[in-house]
Amino acid sequence: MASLKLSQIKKAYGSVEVLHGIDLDIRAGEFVVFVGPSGCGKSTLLRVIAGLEDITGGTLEIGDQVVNALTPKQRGIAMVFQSYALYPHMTVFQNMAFGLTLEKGTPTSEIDRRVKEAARILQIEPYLDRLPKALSGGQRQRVAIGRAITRDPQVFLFDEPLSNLDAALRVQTRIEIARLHEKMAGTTMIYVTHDQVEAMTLADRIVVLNKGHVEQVGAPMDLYNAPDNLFVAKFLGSPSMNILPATIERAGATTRVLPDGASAVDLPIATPHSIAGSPAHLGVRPEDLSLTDAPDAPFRGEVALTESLGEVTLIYVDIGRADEPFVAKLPGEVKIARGTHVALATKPQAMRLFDEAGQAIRLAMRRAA
Ligand SMILES: Nc1ncnc2c1ncn2[C@@H]1O[C@H](COP(=O)(O)OP(=O)(O)OP(=O)(O)O)[C@@H](O)[C@H]1O
Repeated sequence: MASLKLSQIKKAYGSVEVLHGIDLDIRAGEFVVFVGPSGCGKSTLLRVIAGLEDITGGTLEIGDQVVNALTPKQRGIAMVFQSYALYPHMTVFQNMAFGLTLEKGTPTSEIDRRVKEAARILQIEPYLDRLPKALSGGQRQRVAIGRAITRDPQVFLFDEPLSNLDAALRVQTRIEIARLHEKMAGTTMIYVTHDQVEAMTLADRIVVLNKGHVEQVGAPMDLYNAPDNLFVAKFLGSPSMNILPATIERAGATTRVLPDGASAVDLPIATPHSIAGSPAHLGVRPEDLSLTDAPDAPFRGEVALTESLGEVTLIYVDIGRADEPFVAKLPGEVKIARGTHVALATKPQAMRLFDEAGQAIRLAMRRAA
């Protein structure tokens, strides 16, 4: 059980810096998920923590110890990779025992006990004598996780462990990883993924990375409901939050916003009078929109496309000058012809406001307070 402290962690490959000074505190026993678009640096950050990459600048502490100069083994870390990295000529038992057999002095009975305990936790006891080629992808990934468990690490690192699995197995293995974290209470886990469903469902806290910077850190629903900026607002949620360019018409105890191509909306957000007249962005999530006949509905346009997904229907509506159509996520099957004029309504408290630079205005107010 160990906490981690990252202070101004930098990583450069030659003259190209890919991590630009990451600060992060991870509590002992926490499940932290790094998410971000391809190339944002999440795998590099994980590999830096693991000791597979040198740190260019900053300090990494595990527990109370600065570990910058320690090898992966000395850091008390075990890593599970996307590619499983199992030895094909060794049985499941031998694969899981491999790290321990390398450690001189671990008695055979102790190795046996630890492998069987890990196999029990992961429900792979029936396969201990099989070779990896006789296992499914999901079973192989459980063996790779089991090999990490037997080493009794202080910190578990997962690098996109479910990427090679089909959709059903991904869900099943994801649930197993969540269970594993419960069973191994106290083990710190850091998990890299670009899949926001994995991030939302597994994480105690999510770290959203973008271009080698941290955009926001927080509990999944806090990030979803109160994104600090447009990047986080658009990254979490599928389909993404709808964004319309807008102007702040009136500031004060409540804020009147005029989105381009839509009618004015009053938001329950207090803003300083100085921002009246400023450009802004108005955000609303697809599931917060509904079809309406109300004459004062703010968002109106032509249906460009509908997609029936079974439990929901996505309706894409061309509104104003938005680059992309507005998406409404409506429950059940909604039949509506392309080209139909529709009006969309939402609750004022469901809308989010961002300044021209993309920072949440809620945040600007909190900082100013
Ligand atoms: N060995 C390397 N040499 C040079 N540049 C590298 C090296 N490894 C990674 N990079 C660069 O560092 C940046 C971050 O890469 P990284 O693999 O951490 O991204 P990622 O967020 O994990 O992306 P993905 O989801 O696509 O795996 C990228 O621009 C990548 O091209």
